Amino acid sequence: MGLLVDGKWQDKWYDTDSNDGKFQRQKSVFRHWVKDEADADFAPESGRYHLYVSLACPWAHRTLIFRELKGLTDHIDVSVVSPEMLSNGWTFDEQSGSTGDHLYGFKFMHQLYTKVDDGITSRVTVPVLWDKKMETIVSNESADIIRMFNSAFNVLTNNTLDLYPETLHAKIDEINALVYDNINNGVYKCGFATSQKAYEEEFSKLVNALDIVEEMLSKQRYLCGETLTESDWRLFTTLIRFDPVYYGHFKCNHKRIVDYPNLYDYMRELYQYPGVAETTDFSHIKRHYYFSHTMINPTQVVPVGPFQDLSAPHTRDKNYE
Ligand SMILES: N[C@@H](CCC(=O)N[C@@H](CS)C(=O)NCC(=O)O)C(=O)O
Repeated sequence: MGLLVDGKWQDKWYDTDSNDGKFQRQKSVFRHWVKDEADADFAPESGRYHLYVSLACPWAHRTLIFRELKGLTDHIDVSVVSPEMLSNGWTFDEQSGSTGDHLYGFKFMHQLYTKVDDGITSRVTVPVLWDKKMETIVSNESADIIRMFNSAFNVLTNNTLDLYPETLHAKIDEINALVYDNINNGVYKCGFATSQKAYEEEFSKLVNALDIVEEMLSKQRYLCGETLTESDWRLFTTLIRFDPVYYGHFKCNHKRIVDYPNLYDYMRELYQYPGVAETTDFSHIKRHYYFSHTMINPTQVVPVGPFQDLSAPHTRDKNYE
């Protein structure tokens, strides 16, 4: 684990000491947009863009799901990093589900960042949407990448599924804020906290937010009502990692997802959505967290369980009146 400082790789864990033991996520540095507009720098073209992901990473997982649901698999190809993220950060190999770097054959993900700017100061994160034409990073912010995938490429795919419909923008943004702060990023803030106080504060926010979404999902099928939206997919990638990883490794152990009847049923519905199970790799998920975070799990032993039948039928198509 580390970061680039003035273009040089430094092996360093997150600095929580200067922040009362609290983990603070760095803002993404590349925020360009693919737009279906005549004068756009990044136009939607088949084969022009490449997605760098980790199958372990919940943020990257969102982008893989959108690529699948929006019919982009023939238009945007993918490189998958190794699940092990140690002193060199994300690396490329071709073992068990990792693909190597399809474009440049790099050994390290940080080489991609310094290819764009050899004096860059940044963490080296996935996902990355890469432009082969201009040889640069379009975006390393998953929230933006899924919005681009939702609409910018429709001109190529004729795919009209809209996971961020105009009429629901305000509601989606409001739910995303709750889910991002307290659940998506909340589990990390629990897991990476280095003081008891910081951990307990984040833990109670997480528990409270899980209770809120459980209650919402007892009354309606999806977070925004009867319509499946990006908010659901953003929650899903954290839920699916919760029992295997966050409950134990990140000490988020109030209840497992299997203990919330509605959340567990909902999670299975989303997991069973066509194409989604194929984007979910529990081997990479567990290997990444338990093996890479040696300050949390110094033995690097990866747990075998849990055993959950995610293909068991769900009941989310019931009547909610
Ligand atoms: N805001 C980014 C966060 C991405 C992120 O933090 N990815 C993690 C993997 S789960 C990462 O690459 N971490 C490496 C690091 O922080 O050095 C997004 O949503 O795209």
